Amino acid sequence: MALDPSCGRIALIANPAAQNGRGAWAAVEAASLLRARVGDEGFQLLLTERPRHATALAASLDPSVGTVVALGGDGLISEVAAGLMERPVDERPALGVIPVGSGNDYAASLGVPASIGRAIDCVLAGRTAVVDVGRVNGRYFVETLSFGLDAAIALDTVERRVRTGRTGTRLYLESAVDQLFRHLSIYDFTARLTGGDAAAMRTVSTAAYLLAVQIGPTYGGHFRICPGAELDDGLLDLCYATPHLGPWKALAVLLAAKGGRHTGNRHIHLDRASRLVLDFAEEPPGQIDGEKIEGTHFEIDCIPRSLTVIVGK
Ligand SMILES: Nc1ncnc2c1ncn2[C@@H]1O[C@H](COP(=O)(O)OP(=O)(O)OP(=O)(O)O)[C@@H](O)[C@H]1O
Repeated sequence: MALDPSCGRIALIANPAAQNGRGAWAAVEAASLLRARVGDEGFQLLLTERPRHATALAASLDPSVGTVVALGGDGLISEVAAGLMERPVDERPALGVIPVGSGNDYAASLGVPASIGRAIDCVLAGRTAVVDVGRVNGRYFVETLSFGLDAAIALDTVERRVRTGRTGTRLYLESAVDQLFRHLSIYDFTARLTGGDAAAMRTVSTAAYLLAVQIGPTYGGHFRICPGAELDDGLLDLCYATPHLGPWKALAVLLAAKGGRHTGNRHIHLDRASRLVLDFAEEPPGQIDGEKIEGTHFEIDCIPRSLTVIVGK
């Protein structure tokens, strides 16, 4: 499907704080490239001022806006998507992305390149797809929700990036080694699953190092935790890792997940559901599109084909 330029103006919502402040100059560059291509009339720049501001901005855009471009990391993209989801479906602009983050998993799932210029080419080429959005306890996510080891890693990367300035796979692996060798824990949970591979409601009660609930295939900087996940299949893809794995074996499984080659391991379990109710015995570390989520009880569902997104080639 091609985006018709007559479908509305472009709003660029940019996080100047993304990637340790690189978002500020990335916003200037993207704005100047967009202005050159569509003119002042066709475009507006909105800079976020604080966490969650992007959600409020996206929810309250003028109806003349047909495409919202999120410039930042996965957290910012998720916040913009959440704002769009607050609008009625027939007043929901398309979402484009300019990835300026540490992981950029959602852009990868959409096939949008990391270069600002080429991401803008994608926006203006206007190839769209209609994708699923996940929801947990009323919060939306577009790529990943997870608990346990990997969430502890994701949250550790936020603090470590500020401290060391590192990004990408190196940042993720440093956090992973720290969590695996110093903080490896097991989390007891019960999951009630509806839909997916079996029609009947089913219950899984087990202990796991981690549990990921994915809309897209990757997290943590292109780790293919659920390699079979598709953005538009109407399903949540689950992956959980059960005991007993020592730190070295767990590290080997994690590294295999970089290429999606962990799935044959007997400690790794995959499932699919359209709805999932999760109860943990104790509060685990949790992340939703890279941001913290807290609690022990999570009601999760997939809202099928609810968001139009701009994709790469
Ligand atoms: N103006 C702002 N000042 C400070 N923080 C902001 C601002 N705008 C948004 N944020 C917050 O910054 C956090 C990180 O944003 P973002 O995802 O864009 O970048 P990142 O963390 O560098 O990338 P990644 O999510 O890939 O790790 C989010 O929690 C977001 O709410």
